[in-house]
Amino acid sequence: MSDPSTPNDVTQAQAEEAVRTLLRWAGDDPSREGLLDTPRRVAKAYRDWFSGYADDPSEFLKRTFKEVEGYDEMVVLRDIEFESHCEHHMAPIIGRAHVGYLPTNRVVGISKLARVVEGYARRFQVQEKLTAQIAHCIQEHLRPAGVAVVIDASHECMTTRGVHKRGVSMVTSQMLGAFRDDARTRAEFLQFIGIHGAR
Ligand SMILES: Nc1nc2c(ncn2[C@@H]2O[C@H](COP(=O)(O)OP(=O)(O)OP(=O)(O)O)[C@@H](O)[C@H]2O)c(=O)[nH]1
Ligand SMILES: [Zn+2]
Repeated sequence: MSDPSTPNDVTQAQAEEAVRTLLRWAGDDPSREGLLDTPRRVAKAYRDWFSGYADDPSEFLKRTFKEVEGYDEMVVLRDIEFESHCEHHMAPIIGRAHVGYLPTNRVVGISKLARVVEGYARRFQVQEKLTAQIAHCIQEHLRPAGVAVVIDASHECMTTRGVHKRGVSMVTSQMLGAFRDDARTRAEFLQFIGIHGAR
């Protein structure tokens, strides 16, 4: 794994040794047969869960379409499922993101909005930061009239440990430009994603 801001000099062998240490610390024996391949599997899983460190999400927004020039209404991609991990406990955060923007002259392929979500989700995160990063990346690189991001997620650090509250979800939003300044634009977005004001 690599992160441009923190050069990664950890070897696969060191990562696997760290997993063996945690297995011992949990009370098990990493040399028993069932656990022999576990450090390798965990390292492989980390490459998947944390692949976002190798991504520059702004790259996903470089390809824009001119054919849709003239379309200046809201574009909303809702129910983008994602998995992330909280930076406090390294426990899964599982949820959905809803992303909307108001194009000015540039429109992206819709999958790219989901790729931006993935690029930031596959890192150690705090939900507020994840929400803000997605919105600011789109605002900065697509330069639309506004961006809205709402994330609804459950945190396994709250459901499987600690306070043990199942069924709780955390909702965060970041509104920029017209979505922040204009109540009607914001209300239209919230209606599109199924949140209708006070309820
Ligand atoms: N605001 C915010 N808090 C989070 C997020 N993910 C986890 N947390 C919280 O981060 C806090 C860390 O609190 P600490 O008191 O340092 O950790 P802790 O002793 O493990 O706390 P408990 O989870 O209450 O057992 C907890 O309240 C978590 O619920 C997140 O994405 N955003
Ligand atoms: Zn946590």
